[in-house]
Amino acid sequence: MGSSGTVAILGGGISGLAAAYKLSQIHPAPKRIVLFEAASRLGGWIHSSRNEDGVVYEHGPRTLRPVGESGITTLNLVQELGLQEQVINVPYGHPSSLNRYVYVDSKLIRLPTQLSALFKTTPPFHKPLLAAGLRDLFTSKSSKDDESMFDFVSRRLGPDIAEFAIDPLVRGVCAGDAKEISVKFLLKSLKEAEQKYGRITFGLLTSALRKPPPPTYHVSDLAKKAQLERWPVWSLQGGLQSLPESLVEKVTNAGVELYVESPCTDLEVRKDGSLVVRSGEEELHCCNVISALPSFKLSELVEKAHPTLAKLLKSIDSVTVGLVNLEWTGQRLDHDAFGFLVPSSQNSPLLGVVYDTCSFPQGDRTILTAMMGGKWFKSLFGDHVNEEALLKIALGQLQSVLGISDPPARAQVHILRQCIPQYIVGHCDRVEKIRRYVDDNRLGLVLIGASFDGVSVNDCIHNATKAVEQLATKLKI
Ligand SMILES: Cc1cc2nc3c(=O)[nH]c(=O)nc-3n(C[C@H](O)[C@H](O)[C@H](O)COP(=O)(O)OP(=O)(O)OC[C@H]3O[C@@H](n4cnc5c(N)ncnc54)[C@H](O)[C@@H]3O)c2cc1C
Ligand SMILES: C=CC1=C(C)c2cc3[nH]c(cc4nc(cc5[nH]c(cc1n2)c(C)c5CCC(=O)O)C(CCC(=O)O)=C4C)c(C)c3C=C
Repeated sequence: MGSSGTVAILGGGISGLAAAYKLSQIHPAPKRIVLFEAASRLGGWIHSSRNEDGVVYEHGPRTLRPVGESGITTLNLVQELGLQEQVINVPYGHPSSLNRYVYVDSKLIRLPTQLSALFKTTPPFHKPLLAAGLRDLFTSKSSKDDESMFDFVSRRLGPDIAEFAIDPLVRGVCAGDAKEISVKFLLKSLKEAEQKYGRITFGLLTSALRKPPPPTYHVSDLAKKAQLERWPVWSLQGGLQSLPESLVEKVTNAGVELYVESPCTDLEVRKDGSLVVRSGEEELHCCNVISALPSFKLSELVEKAHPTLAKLLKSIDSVTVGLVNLEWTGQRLDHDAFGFLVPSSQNSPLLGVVYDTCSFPQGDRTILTAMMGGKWFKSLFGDHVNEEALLKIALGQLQSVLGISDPPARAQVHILRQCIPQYIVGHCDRVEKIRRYVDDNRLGLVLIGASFDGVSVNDCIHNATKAVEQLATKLKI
């Protein structure tokens, strides 16, 4: 088979599917677009299950934010796919978007949102929040180019904010340890403000006062509606899995070849710059390869020919999460919120619990998702923990925290192995070195996916779209 005009995509998660969709839309489109997926289903970590009675559980992501260019890119895509009627949003001002709880010293504590917390000591903090602002004003900037989220916030705003706000935030976005995760992961603009103004409060003030410039990119009617109505987060009826399902339908109709249960097992770069993708006995010659694989998986494929690259790719680690969906009949919660998070100082097996039916009710039932382990999975549960044991642990925790003692009507447990990459200190440099190696060695590889430039579904879609736009300008079709 000739390589000219054939593009291979490795990985059928949301990144790979978004790339396949975008590639099938460009003119002229490549002659062949072939996607290889190792698992028996497409969608990667986006995974919703629909019970026979229509009740939906999410085993991966459940809500997306509509903000920023990447939030708009996803809503634009949703409209292009004709899914706008299926969009469900949490309304502005809804308790699930306002109430943030943390579980500290065996108590659920609502994080303060009122101005009075500036002047009055409000639990879980040990000082009025104004102290944090003053500390920032009197702290000079660090010369370090990167540091951990915990160190940065502790230094600038005090250890209380780092322990009770930042540490649980990191557990709720990457199931990781704030003492290891790079400040550039979630607080890039604050780190930049420190470098530019010396104080993060000056940076915050400047950006609050500055009118944002009008967008230079397309904003669909759906995205405009989300902005106008100030949706905090949104999802899809039938679960977020409807998004990859719709992409699969569209790309199949556009002639993209999708192969499931077809792991890429070898990737060879020939001297003439063409590439050979192997999946078992099959081989495909192509002009370009888009990898939407987790970094550690791509590392295995390039190990033999490019050990230096393999080592760099492998250094972007991922962690395992035990995820337990639980359902009870009736309303079992005495407070409304998105859920709660548990700071690592509490040494709990729980990272946090999402109150799914508080954001999106599903009749007269309570559905919760307990998430456990993450960075601490192995030290908490060992190598051989099974689903039954995780269910028992989750139920015990929910009894202590929420007082729910009767058994759930239904439950599902999933062990999500190496599901979320960890952007530890130095991540940006590592990604730059990886990309430089690929360019310098003319590997013809495009790297997308959650391992590199953002873990949210929005980031994955946005980065896949941008990468294909760039590739289109130099495609050897
Ligand atoms: C529990 C959990 C909750 C989350 N919550 C949110 C949230 O609320 N909001 C949000 O925005 N994001 C959330 N995320 C993050 C987001 O879901 C992921 O970052 C995103 O889905 C990753 O997509 P991806 O396509 O880059 O990677 P993946 O989904 O990992 O896809 C990679 C694909 O490659 C396949 N593959 C692996 N090896 C091979 C091979 N050799 N050959 C071919 N295929 C291969 C895999 O089977 C997989 O399908 C959450 C993630 C998890 C795990
Ligand atoms: C309240 C409890 C939460 C738990 C437990 C939780 C677990 C969890 N989340 C991710 C990955 C992501 N979550 C994201 C958004 C997000 N998560 C929560 C809360 C919990 N997450 C909220 C309230 C939100 C939404 C909105 C917000 O205010 O940010 C995201 C997207 C972030 C973005 O930039 O949009 C990711 C990614 C994992 C892996 C996980 C497992 C323990």
